[in-house]
Amino acid sequence: MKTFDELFSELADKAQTRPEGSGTVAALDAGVHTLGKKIIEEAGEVWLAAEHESDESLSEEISQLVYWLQVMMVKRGLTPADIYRYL
Ligand SMILES: N=c1c2ncn([C@@H]3O[C@H](COP(=O)(O)OP(=O)(O)OP(=O)(O)O)[C@@H](O)[C@H]3O)c2ncn1[C@@H]1O[C@H](COP(=O)(O)O)[C@@H](O)[C@H]1O
Repeated sequence: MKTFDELFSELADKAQTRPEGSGTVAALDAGVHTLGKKIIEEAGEVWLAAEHESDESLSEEISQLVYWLQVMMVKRGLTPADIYRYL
C-alpha cells in the first residue's frame, strides 16, 4: 500500500531516471494532450463505477484517476504542495 505522496515521489523519480519499461515514462513522453484524454477517460470510469459497481471497483477506478492526475502533475512540473495550497 502507498500514499498519494509516496506514489508522487515514485513517479517523479521515474521521470528523472527513466527506467526501461515504465508506463509512466511512456505516458509522460506521450504529452499533455494524451494525458488529458486519459484523465477524462478515467474520470468517466469513476462515474460509471460509482453508479453501477462495487465499492472495491470504485476504489480501483479512483486510484487510477489519482495516478493519471499525478502523471499530469509531473508532466507540468507541479508538486503536491502546489495542490495542497488549494485544499
Ligand atoms: N498506480 C498506477 C496506475 N494506475 C493506473 N495505471 C495505468 O492506467 C491504466 C488504467 O487501466 P484501464 O483499465 O483504465 O485502461 P486499460 O485499457 O487497461 O489500459 P490502457 O490501454 O488505457 O493503457 C493501467 O493499465 C496502467 O497503465 C497505473 N500505472 C502505474 N501505476 C503505479 O505507478 C508506479 C510506476 O509505474 P510504472 O511507470 O509503470 O513503472 C507503480 O507504482 C505502479 O503501480
